[in-house]
Amino acid sequence: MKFTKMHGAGNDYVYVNAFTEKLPSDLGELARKMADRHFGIGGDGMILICPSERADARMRMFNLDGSEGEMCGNGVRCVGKYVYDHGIATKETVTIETGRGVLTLQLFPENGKVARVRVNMGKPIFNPIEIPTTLTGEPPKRQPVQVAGRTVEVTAISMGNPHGVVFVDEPTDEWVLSIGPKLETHPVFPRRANIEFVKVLSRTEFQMRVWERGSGETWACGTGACASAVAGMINGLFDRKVLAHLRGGDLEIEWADSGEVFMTGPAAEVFSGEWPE
Ligand SMILES: N[C@@H](CCC[C@H](N)C(=O)O)C(=O)O
Repeated sequence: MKFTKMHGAGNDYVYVNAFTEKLPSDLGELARKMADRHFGIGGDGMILICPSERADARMRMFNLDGSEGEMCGNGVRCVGKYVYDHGIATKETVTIETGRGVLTLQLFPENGKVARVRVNMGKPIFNPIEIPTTLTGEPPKRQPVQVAGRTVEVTAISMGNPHGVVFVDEPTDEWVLSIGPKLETHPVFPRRANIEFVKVLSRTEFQMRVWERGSGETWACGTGACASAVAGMINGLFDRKVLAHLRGGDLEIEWADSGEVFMTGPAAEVFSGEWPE
C-alpha cells in the first residue's frame, strides 16, 4: 500500500490515497500500526483521501489510538495540497467532504505545488448537546470543572469535533500532559474532547499547546486553534482576527461577519513510501 507522510504546522499524519489503494477492513488497526512512532511510519494518526460524490475528495481521519475523528483542520489543508499536487483536482479552489460537511479550500501554490491553504471551517457550534458536553450555557463559557483536586475554567466549543479551551498564564507540561488527559476523558465530555491550553499574548495573538483526543500532545491542532480563537473572542479577549502560535508553527484565524471561521496555514509533504502489509 502506497502512503505519503504530510504535516500541517508539525501535526503529522500518514496519508493514504483511497482512490487508488486497497484498504483492509480494520482501519483503526491500520492507523495504530502505521502511526506508531517506534514500530511504524510514525505520525499523529492516519488520514484517508477518498472519492466523494459531493466534493473533489472526502477526508477520513483516524487518531493514534485508532478512533475516528469527525474533522481535522491541519489534515484538511494537507488533503487540499495532496489533491492538487497529485492531479486529483486542478483548480485552486477545491471542496473536501469531512465529518462536518463539505468545506471549501483556497489553495496557494508556489512553483506548481501548494504551500499554504485557507479553509472555510464553517460556523462554531455552541449548543452543549451538539458539542457534546454536560457543561451549561450556550456557549458554555468558562465553566468550572473539578479536575485533579482543582477547579479549572473550561470553554467548550465544537468545530465539528469537541474542544475544551482553558486560558492559562503559561501552557506548561503540567497543564498539557497531566491535566490534558484528565480533561479529555472527563465526564463533562461524553465523547471525550481535544483540550487546548491558551496563553493570551495580546488581542491579536496567542500561544497554544494541545492535548488531542486519541493522540495525546500534538504540535498543532487546526480545529483547536479555531476553537481557541473563538473562545477568546466570546470571552472578550481577542479581536476577530488572531495569530495562533503553536509548537509546530503559526495559524491565522479569522471569525468573519458571516459567522464562519477561516483558518490559513502551511501544508507540507515530507516523504512517501510503501507499507508492506
Ligand atoms: N489535529 C486535528 C484534530 C484531529 C482530530 C482530533 N484528535 C479529534 O479526535 O477530534 C486538527 O488539526 O484539527
